[in-house]
Amino acid sequence: MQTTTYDTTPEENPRAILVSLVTDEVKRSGIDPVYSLDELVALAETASVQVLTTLTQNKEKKDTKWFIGKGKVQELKVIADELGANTAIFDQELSGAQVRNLEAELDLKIIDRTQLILDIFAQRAKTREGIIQVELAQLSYLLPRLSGQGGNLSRLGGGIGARGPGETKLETDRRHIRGRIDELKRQIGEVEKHRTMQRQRRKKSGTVQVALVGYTNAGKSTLLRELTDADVYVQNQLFATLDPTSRMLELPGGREIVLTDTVGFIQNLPHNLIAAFRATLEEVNEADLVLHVVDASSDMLSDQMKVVDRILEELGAGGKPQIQLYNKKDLCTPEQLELLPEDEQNLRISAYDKQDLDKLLNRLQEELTGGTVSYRIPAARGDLAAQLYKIGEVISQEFDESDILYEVRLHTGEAEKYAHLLEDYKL
Ligand SMILES: Nc1nc2c(ncn2[C@@H]2O[C@H](COP(=O)(O)OP(=O)(O)OP(=O)(O)O)[C@@H](O)[C@H]2O)c(=O)[nH]1
Ligand SMILES: [Mg+2]
Repeated sequence: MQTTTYDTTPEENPRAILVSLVTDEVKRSGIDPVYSLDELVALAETASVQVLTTLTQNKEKKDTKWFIGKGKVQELKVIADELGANTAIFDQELSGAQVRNLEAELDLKIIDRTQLILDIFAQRAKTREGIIQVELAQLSYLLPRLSGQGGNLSRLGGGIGARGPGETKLETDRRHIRGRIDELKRQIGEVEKHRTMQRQRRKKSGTVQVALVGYTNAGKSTLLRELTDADVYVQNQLFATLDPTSRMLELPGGREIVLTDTVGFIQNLPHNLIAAFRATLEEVNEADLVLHVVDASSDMLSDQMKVVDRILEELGAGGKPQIQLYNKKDLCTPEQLELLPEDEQNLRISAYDKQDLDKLLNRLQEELTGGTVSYRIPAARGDLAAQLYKIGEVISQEFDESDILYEVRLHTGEAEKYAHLLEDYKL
């Protein structure tokens, strides 16, 4: 797939050198720079970039003008000439001035990690909501980076207005972008309203929500598809899913819940992107239970889990009941498998293994079912009996004079929503 945001003609696919600068700050951040660069390669390939080689520099601090050291810039120039590169992609975020300086000196297209991720999102966005969110993130990234030449605007594919009388092009561009950002925010406000309404409706109906979250490529969409036959996009690539998809799922006891697939997370997920996707990510906040899907075969398993936990915290969903699903166990070595916990909160599974899916469904059934409670309800109160069927599974009923004695296995979620109505009839 050809990206739309590179200034390359279709004949000239991006041929890139990937560059990482390991500063003291990067070391302190706890992100493994080698892994981060590997991930950048995967991201670039996802965006149809041909990766020629990688280049790393260790340096105390970044260079204000060039980002990497001046000597390294020259080295990059020689390598780019030798390999016929037309693009350099940096693993850390660059300032607008650094991009311009490097572009002028190297005659290469200069892109950073954030921009690459934004590009991939732009390629993937299919729904109106996704498209608005990505454009907002792109413009928020671009605005502080606009140069005097206004050259960066071409990356947006035009459409942004003409020069006003007596104004510099830069100011006009900025004004138009701000206007567009306001408009997109307004549209997102509408999306948010719509989603809130949808959620309220679901809440009213008392249906339990379960969200699949996790690092990109962990297997969330595969699980949704295997569990519900949903027609969702599954790909061995990063950020295959952008828009949340929800499906009904029937648990072994016959109860139906809603299962939602969400956008994958990645370390250094651009802040603009999280902000823009907040409306979508709110789905996670509404969930009664979070299923954290992990690629158990990844060498970076624990780092990936930390990233997901951190983003969940940021979204305010850190305290939600959570079950870890160690997925892709079929790809794990025996040593890897041995390290994985397996108990109530941690399941080892393969999304393609029917038995594992049954194990997961049974676990969900347990997790979403509270204890059993007995009620004595007057036989005339059909309205109350109807409530009982909402809060759980009625496992027995028995007439006792003018009352009926019920035994109910509570559904967590619904039980909390309706139990107060029946409080007085509890035995
Ligand atoms: N071998 C194996 N492959 C799996 C398993 N689960 C998922 N996959 C593969 O992993 C890749 C990613 O799966 P997706 O379901 O698209 O992953 P995702 O978490 O939805 O990814 P994003 O949407 O990018 O965040 C696909 O190639 C799947 O076929 C598993 O249990 N075993
Ligand atoms: Mg997916």
